[in-house]
Amino acid sequence: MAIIEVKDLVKHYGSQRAADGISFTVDEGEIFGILGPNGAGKTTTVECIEGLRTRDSGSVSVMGLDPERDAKELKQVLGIQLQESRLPDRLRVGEALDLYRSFYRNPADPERLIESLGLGGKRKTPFGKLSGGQQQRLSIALALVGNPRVAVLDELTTGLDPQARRDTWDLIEQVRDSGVTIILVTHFMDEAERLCDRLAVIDSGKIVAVDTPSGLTARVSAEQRVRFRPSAEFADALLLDLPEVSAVERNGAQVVVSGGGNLLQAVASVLARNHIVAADLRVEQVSLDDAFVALTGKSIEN
Ligand SMILES: Nc1ncnc2c1ncn2[C@@H]1O[C@H](COP(=O)(O)OP(=O)(O)OP(=O)(O)O)[C@@H](O)[C@H]1O
Repeated sequence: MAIIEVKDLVKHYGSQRAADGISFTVDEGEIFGILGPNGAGKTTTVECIEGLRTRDSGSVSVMGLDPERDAKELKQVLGIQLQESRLPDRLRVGEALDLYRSFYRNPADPERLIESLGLGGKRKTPFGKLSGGQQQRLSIALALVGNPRVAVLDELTTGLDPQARRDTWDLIEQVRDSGVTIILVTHFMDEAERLCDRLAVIDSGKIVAVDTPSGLTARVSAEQRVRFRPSAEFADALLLDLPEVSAVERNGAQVVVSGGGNLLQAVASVLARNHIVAADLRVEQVSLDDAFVALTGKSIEN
């Protein structure tokens, strides 16, 4: 059942079309990712859901509430982790939680929250003395302290080391398992692939696709890549003549062949017929990165 519905959302800043007719629904209990390059319109979209920005047109509903009309009610059911949220350096962990708790009618037990987020020994530690990972966990705790039904997490693991990122992912799965629906804004493919039940890919203010991570990669899975180092020189035409092959690229001593169908077998047999041995032969799976490039025509880093 849909807990969030966004329909034809439009938000312009002057001539900048930050959200240009965005529509999607989020089901109750899922981790829904919003993925896109810098400036794609992700933050604009989620801030319209949170009621932090006023949309130009379109409709947004969160548990039947309109973020603009029902802002007060929405605050009671929505938890927000702001991008790069910073607290005063001297504010202690326990004080921050008590302050945020006071905003809600039915807040979570702060002790349990502190324990479950691995901040057990840090109640009296000032924000400025926490590590990056601990600060991130506190910002997640603050997003959850109101016992929200929906939590919006923006750039969850930016700036964290690999171990802290993995710990944070485990934590988010626990939060989802406790029944909270999560919107996750990210530009990390591995994070999206690992955590999200479904993803909206946004580019230039428009939705390019909404699907599961495997559904997105399946859309481009007809494309495969075979890499190898040949034992002897040969002309690209040898492979390009095969119906399975769409492109041949050279990367130093390495040959990269793209195509579809039974690509590996076709390439291997033509090489064998020409007495060429393919060393370090590898077949590459399509990743979410490849799907993103195929869908948007650009890499997420750009
Ligand atoms: N308050 C604003 N005034 C003018 N332009 C804005 C404003 N906020 C965002 N924009 C522009 O709208 C576009 C979308 O911005 P938005 O922050 O929604 O993208 P994003 O996908 O969240 O990017 P990032 O990953 O960098 O946070 C960008 O081109 C941005 O420069």
